[in-house]
Order: sequence, then structure tokens, then C-alpha cells
Amino acid sequence: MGVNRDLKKATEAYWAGKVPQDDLVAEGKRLRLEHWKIQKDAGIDIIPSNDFAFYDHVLDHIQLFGVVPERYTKNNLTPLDQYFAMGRGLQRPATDSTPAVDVPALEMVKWFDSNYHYVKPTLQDNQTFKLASNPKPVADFLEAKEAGIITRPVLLGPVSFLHLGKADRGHSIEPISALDKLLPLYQDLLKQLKEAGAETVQIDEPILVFDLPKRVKDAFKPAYEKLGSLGSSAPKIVLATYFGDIVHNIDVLDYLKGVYAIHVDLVRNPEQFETVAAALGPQQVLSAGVVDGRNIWKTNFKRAIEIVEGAVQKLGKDRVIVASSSSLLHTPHTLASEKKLDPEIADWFSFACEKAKELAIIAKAVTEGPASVRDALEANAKSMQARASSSRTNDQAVKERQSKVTPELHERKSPFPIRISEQQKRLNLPLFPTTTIGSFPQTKDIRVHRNKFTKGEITAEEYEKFIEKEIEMVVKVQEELDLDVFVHGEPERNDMVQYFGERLNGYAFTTHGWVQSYGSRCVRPPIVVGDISRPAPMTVKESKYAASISPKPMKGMLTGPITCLRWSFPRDDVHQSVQAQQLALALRDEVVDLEKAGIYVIQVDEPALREGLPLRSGKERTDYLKWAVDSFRLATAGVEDGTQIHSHFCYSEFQDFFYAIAALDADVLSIENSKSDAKLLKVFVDEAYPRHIGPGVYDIHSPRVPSEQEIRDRIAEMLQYLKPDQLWIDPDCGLKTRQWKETKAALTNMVNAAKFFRTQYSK
Ligand SMILES: Nc1nc2c(c(=O)[nH]1)N[C@@H](CNc1ccc(C(=O)N[C@@H](CCC(=O)N[C@@H](CCC(=O)N[C@@H](CCC(=O)O)C(=O)O)C(=O)O)C(=O)O)cc1)CN2
Ligand code: MET
Ligand SMILES: [Zn+2]
Repeated sequence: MGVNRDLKKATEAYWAGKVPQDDLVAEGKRLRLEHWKIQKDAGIDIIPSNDFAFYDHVLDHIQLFGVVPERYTKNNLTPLDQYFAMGRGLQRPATDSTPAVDVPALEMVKWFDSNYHYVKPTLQDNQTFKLASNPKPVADFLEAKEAGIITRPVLLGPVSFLHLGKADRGHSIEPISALDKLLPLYQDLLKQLKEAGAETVQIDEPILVFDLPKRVKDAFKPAYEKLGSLGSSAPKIVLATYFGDIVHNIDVLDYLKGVYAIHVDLVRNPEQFETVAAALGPQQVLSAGVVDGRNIWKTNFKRAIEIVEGAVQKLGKDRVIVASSSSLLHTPHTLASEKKLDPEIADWFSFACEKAKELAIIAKAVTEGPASVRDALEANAKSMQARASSSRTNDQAVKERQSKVTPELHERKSPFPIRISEQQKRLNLPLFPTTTIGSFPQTKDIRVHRNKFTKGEITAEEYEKFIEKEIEMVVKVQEELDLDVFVHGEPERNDMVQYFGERLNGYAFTTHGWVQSYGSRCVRPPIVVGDISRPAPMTVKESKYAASISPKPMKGMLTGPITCLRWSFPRDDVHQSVQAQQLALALRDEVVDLEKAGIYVIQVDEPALREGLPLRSGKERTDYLKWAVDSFRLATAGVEDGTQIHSHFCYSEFQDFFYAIAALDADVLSIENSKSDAKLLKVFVDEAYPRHIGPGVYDIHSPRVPSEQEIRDRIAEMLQYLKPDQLWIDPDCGLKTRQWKETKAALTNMVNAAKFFRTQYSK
């Protein structure tokens, strides 16, 4: 994104029609060059290229190989506009010279177990492929070369590209079946890269950390036989995996003998070293990922150097590369921007720029001996020691409360049938109740006011008054829309996780620690540095105020313990289950305080519950589900039967995950669903799910307004699977990223669609 989220700003300015496409393209070029230089100056020997994307690197490959459904090609858009149309949808009225365009975005889902989202390759039956002319990996390589930097281009590998994709709506192709047709394009691309001067290329096959169906695993054989067969007419291949171990797929290495090097994540799974090293061919190189690409803790040099030295002993100096565990996309730009961090704590951190320097130091320590970097090693050992012994990480009161947690604390007072009838008496909701997921548009005006308040340019009272006015407006809009369960709109929150991080003990937070989440959207994950507790209520004031100005039920809005943990940078010195339980206890107090304040509908969002699921099935997964579900129940079970607990998930692939969602025992679930097939809802029928559900009826990631008919069709589909008295009507997720105009239009259509069915069913 750049040190000041430069790419976000340039992209959004382009989307808003404020700057021409050329400006955005030039800004991309400037950023690529800046980032190559940062790495060069840090002492990095092998610098990647083609890791820059205007929206998402998987979407880059979708366009690179021509996997573009016709609905995006038929409008005569420029390649960049076509690319953004796939990423975020496009809706624009006809002009004199151009016809109207109305296409939804391609599906966007979580990248492995991270909070980054990628655009899913969407294949059609009889899919054909076509390599883009002037392919971006080649263009970017040449651009760096011109600047005097020979880079290693990064490509997503063919097997991962296909396996991470899906069949388009109305199609049934199994993506991996298209491999034979895709491979010649990779061959062509590799040849072009070689001609441009690339000696090596990094090909990512991160799906090797998954449990793979046999067909997909077998696909590595033809794929890498073909790519490895090009000899000197292609660059040498570094095959990269990350976010897990590949021990369970180690036999795939047999198919990779034509590959020059294998990269593995030795931060997440250092123990895979032995197996991987033993499976390498006699010449093959190991790229050892020893600096964490997913967290912000300073690398423990002693440990990292031990790992690299172990590799050198086993394989020889020429066969080891020192690398970050994964791309540094998942860490903030630089610690140097953090002027407000307590220096004691800042000394524990390392962001992307610092990590690049760490890599150079580790490599130097091994190649030239520790004396060559003595000062750096000593300073690092001191930081490690200081953090381990700091009093800020320990809170006796928190530990004591955790030791007193009993199984009963995880149980609601009565079973669901009793609860729902109590709740219905109090809430008196119609059939097909309508609600929203919490946030309403975070306008420029809100952000600017908050920014002024943070900088001390307006007082706390002025800011509070401003927030009250926003809440009033949001309540009024909901009255006009005639929604059934209201929300206060979350105007006071910068982000649903950062906001809580800033109000809890045990957290540190940054001023510029932005990380891309999707497209131009970024987050500033707060950092768990010590034991967590709640010094004071966090949301009661705003919810209570909202409830006081409307007779409609007001839904309190909290972020659940797992989501708070997953979207923060967690501690690496205590198990995540311990951190989740601390968060749960803090949230439990908040839930009870909301109820005391007269808020009888409380939503505890857990959109990251699924993303936290360990990537492979087995014991780790079962354990996770137990403590994750427990933490939600601990957070929510403190209320009376008549208080309705909602939860929200913006993750659609819940079939493999159903029992965990059911085990939460939430009274009402709202789940992202609009881009998935309603058939997926069948799992709720098959498992006789007894409680209430609101599968999202429209996509909120796109500015596109769904028509009432479209929403009616969605609801009709849902009613094939869900009982009428079980179904809530809501959007896929919160509306904070949308503009007011489209929000009102979409919600009007949604409420009208709900009313249509209400009339139908009351006849
Ligand atoms: N943490 C997290 N992860 C999540 C989600 C989420 O909501 N939160 N949602 C899902 C989708 N991901 C998302 C990620 C980010 C955003 C998002 O809206 N991000 C905003 C930033 C939100 C924020 O932190 N806002 C701050 C800072 C805003 C800002 O940029 N202020 C300016 C000054 C004001 C101005 O001139 O605009 C500045 O600091 O320079 C605030 O409102 O206070 C953005 O990129 O634009 C939405 C969804 C999954 N993962
Ligand atoms: C990413 S889930 C978002 C839930 C939150 N309550 C919102 O509406 O923004
Ligand atoms: Zn959501």
C-alpha cells in the first residue's frame, strides 16, 4: 500500500473519477520502484517482482490467463477497468457513447487463515485460457531491470490457481480438470520471462499446506514435469509454500525434481525442516522462511540463526536461502512511522521494512560469522530479554479470574424454545424481521471529525456531540426505511477490532500500522502485548443513547473474542486459547452491562471464527473449535432468557463448519450468503437447525444496488431450505464501506422484498 497508504488513496481517487487512469498507473509504478529500493537498501539479495497488485494478486492472474467471464469482457472496458469490475462490481448508467453497465463482483474469500481476501478464479464449462499480451510479470520485471534491479518474478502456481478457484454459477467444471489447457500458458510465460532476463522465478503453491484431494495432489506431477522440462529456455523455479507445513504432502516433492528450490514456512512449522531437507534432491536448495511474515514481533535472532545454521550444516552453504516465512503483505510498512508507541513496547516489534533488515543480518551472521553483526545480535538479545521479563505482560487479577471459570459459565439459563418465546414477548417482531449487520456508512465527515479529535483539534465533548448527531441520523433513516431491529450504526468506531483493542488493557495500537484487507481497504490490527482485561464499559453509552431515541428494539453491537484475537496481532508467548478466554471474560462483562442498560438484542460478531480454523483437519482443528466455541459462549451466556443473542459471520463456506456454528447456541445468526448458491443452506435443513438465521440477501462489498426483484428471488430460494418463521432478512455484512445513496436504495428494496413475503405468508 505504501508508507502512507498511497495506493489506497490513488485507487480511491481514480474510482471517484477525481484523477485519470494514467495517474493511478504512474502511482503504481512509483510504489513498485520505492519498494524494490527499500529492499535493496536493506541488503536483500533476491528481490521479488510481480508481487504488486492494484487490487489483488490472484485477480492479476485471472486477467493474466484470460479467465474472465464474458459479463466483464462485453462492455469494452479498458483492461484496468475490467479488472476493477471483477474485483468490486461495476454499475453505471448509459451515456451518449457507452451503454449502461451492471455487473456484480466475482466472489472474494479469505486467503488461507489470514484477514486478507482474494478474488476467486471463476471458471466456466469448457473454459479456455489466453495469455495477456504484454504480460504483467514480464512488464514488471523489465521495469525493475530498467531501474537497475534484477528481480525474481512471483507467480501463483497453476495447481493452486485452479484449486483456489470454483465453477461459475450455472457451471459444473471441476477447476483442476482445466490444468492441461492452462499449462502451455505458464510455459509461454516462463519463456518470455527468461527472454526478458529473469534467471529465477518464484512459483507459489501454497495449497500444499492443505489436505488435498488425490486428483489435485496428483496434478503436481504433470504440472511440474511440464514446467521443469523447459530447461535453459525458462528461469529456474523456486517453489514456495507458506502458512503451514507440507509434511503430509511430502511425496509431491518427487514430482518437483525439476525445481531449483523449495521454500517452506519455518516460523509456523520449524519441525518440518528435517522431513523437507531429507526429501530434497541432491542439488536442490532450501529457502528457509525464518522471519515471520504474519506477525509483528521482532525476530529472535538466536533462534533464527540456529535454524539457518542447521540447514547449512545439512545442505551446505550454497543450498540455503534466508527468507521471510511468507509475503510481507500481512505486516505494516515500517515501525519508523510510529511516533506515539511507548518505547519499551516499540522495542519488541518489527514491521516489513525492519523485517527486511533482519533477513540481511541473519544471513550475514551465518555467512560471515556472528562477529560481523555483533551489535545487532546483542541489541536483539536485549530486546528479547526485556520483553520476556516485562511486568506489562503479566496481570495476576486476570489469571485469577481465568482460574475460576467453570463449565456452567458457558451455558444459557434455558434452552432455545424457552428463550425465543420470552424474546418474542418482549420484541414482538413480524414474520421475516429485517435488520442490518451493524455499521452504516463511515463518511468522510465522520473520519475527519475523528481525526481532529485524535489530534486534539476538537474536544471530547464536541466529538461526542457529533457522534450523537450521527446516531440520531442513522436511527431516523432506519425509521424511514421501516426496518424492524435497529442498530446505532457504529459511527464512533474506527474499526470493529481496533476500537475494542483501544479500550482494553493488555493491548498496544499503532498510528500508521496499516495492512491491506481487500482491494483498497486496510486495517490497523491492534497488538496483544499482555494479559487482557476491561477497565470500563466500551459500548454502553452509544447503544443506550440510540435506544433512548427510538421505540424500536435496538441491537447492541460487539466484536467476539475470536475475531478480536484473529484480527489483532496476537501474542506469541502464550497460547491463543488463553488470550481468547481473557477477551471472552472482558466481553461477558460488556454483554451484561448492555443488558442492564436495557439493550435486549445483542450481536456478538464472529466473522473470523472460520478463518481461525487450522488449515488441516485433525486434532489441532478439534481443539481450536472447542476453545473458540467456548470463548463465544463464555462471552454471551451471562444474559437472561429474554435477551436475544445474535451473531454474524461473513464467511459462506460453512458446510464443513456447521457444527461449530450450531454449538455457539446464538439465538439468531446472520451469515454472508448472497454470492453463494442457496443450496448451501441445505445443511441447516439436514441438521435440523432449530434457531433463527438471516442469510445475507445482497452483497455489500460492491456499490451496486440490487433490485427488489433480485432480492425477492434470493428470498424465494432461501425459503426452499429454511422455515418462514426462522428466516431473517438482512444484508451480507455491515454497510460502513458504502455510500449513503446506494445504502438507502438497497435497503429500501430489501425491506420491500421482505414485506412482499410477509403479505404472501400471512394470506
Ligand atoms: N479489522 C477488520 N477486519 C475485517 C473487517 C473489518 O471490518 N475489520 N471486515 C472484513 C472486510 N475487511 C475490511 C477491512 C477494512 C475495512 C475498512 O473500512 N477500512 C477502512 C479504514 C477503517 C479505519 O480504520 N478508519 C479510521 C481511520 C480513517 C482514516 O483513514 N483517516 C484519515 C483521516 C481522515 C480522512 O481524511 O479520511 C487518516 O488517518 O489519514 C477511522 O475511521 O478513524 C479503509 O480502508 O478505508 C472494511 C472491511 C474482514 N476483515
Ligand atoms: C466484518 S463483520 C462486520 C460486522 C460489524 N458489526 C459491521 O456491521 O460492520
Ligand atoms: Zn461481516
